[in-house]
Amino acid sequence: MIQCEGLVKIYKTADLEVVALQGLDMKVEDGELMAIIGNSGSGKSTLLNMLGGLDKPSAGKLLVDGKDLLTFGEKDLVKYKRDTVGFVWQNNARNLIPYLTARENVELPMLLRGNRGRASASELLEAVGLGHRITNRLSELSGGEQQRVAIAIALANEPRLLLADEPTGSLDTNTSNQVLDLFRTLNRTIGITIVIVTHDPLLARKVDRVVQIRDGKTSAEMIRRVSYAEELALLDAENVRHGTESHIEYAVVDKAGRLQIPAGYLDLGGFKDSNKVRVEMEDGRIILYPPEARKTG
Ligand SMILES: Nc1ncnc2c1ncn2[C@@H]1O[C@H](COP(=O)(O)OP(=O)(O)OP(=O)(O)O)[C@@H](O)[C@H]1O
Repeated sequence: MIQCEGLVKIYKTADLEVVALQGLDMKVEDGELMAIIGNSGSGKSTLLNMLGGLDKPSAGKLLVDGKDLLTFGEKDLVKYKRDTVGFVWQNNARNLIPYLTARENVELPMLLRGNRGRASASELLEAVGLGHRITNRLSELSGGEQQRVAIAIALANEPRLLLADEPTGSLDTNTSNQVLDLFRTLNRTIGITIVIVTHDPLLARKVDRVVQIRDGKTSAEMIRRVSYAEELALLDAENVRHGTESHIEYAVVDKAGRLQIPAGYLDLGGFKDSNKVRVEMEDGRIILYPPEARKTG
């Protein structure tokens, strides 16, 4: 669904250039539900804006659903945003109208966009589990329910890709779990590809694959050891594997063989004040030693 290669985004202001993405590589398969994590300023929102066609990359390759976003003109972008992607933002609910009902809130943008002949507002609200709240005014709904109305709106154009930027950022743990469960259900039932940007490692742990961005590049990937359903079954059976992480962490190696060592690993003595590591092959493994370390064995 998504293929990014060497993606670069440079923001130019009057006297400053900020390189927000520095040759980012990432692939997302059709029908995947995955998360992007990274510290503040690492480039997550920039990447999401590129994927959503809200901003143009400066260089590199970006294919979404077979479309080459770097060659897009204004018209292509409008069509792409209308037909291919849906967005959910943290404060989406703020854009909803409190004195209208849930159904009217979904219908209004559909009317403005001319979404005729597609799923009705009631069907969309059913799909997000709000069938019983269709005629309630927005002001009568909880924060999580309002976020579900926003998700129903994002689904109105039947997008192939749903992009969510901190979708649970303003919700409590229980409600954010419900929103994530909804993403999982939609992903399973309608096969929509979902990319969630989050600061929240707990939320990220609930998806099968997490891509970590550092300084505008992918630095690591965490892949779930067992499926979420299997993990829940293990928890149910009280067969919790203490001390075992749910995901395996992989460092990303780019085409030129460059690798980012996971944060914290180089804080060890010996590595700390050096810009070199000694690299050796041993029994089919690549081992990094501090430059001064004596080879053991
Ligand atoms: N429109 C812009 N003009 C100039 N610089 C920008 C612009 N948007 C983002 N940046 C810069 O690009 C870098 C990446 O920003 P981005 O918002 O993508 O990070 P982020 O990982 O989403 O951060 P956060 O988690 O805080 O939202 C930052 O240094 C930011 O200051």
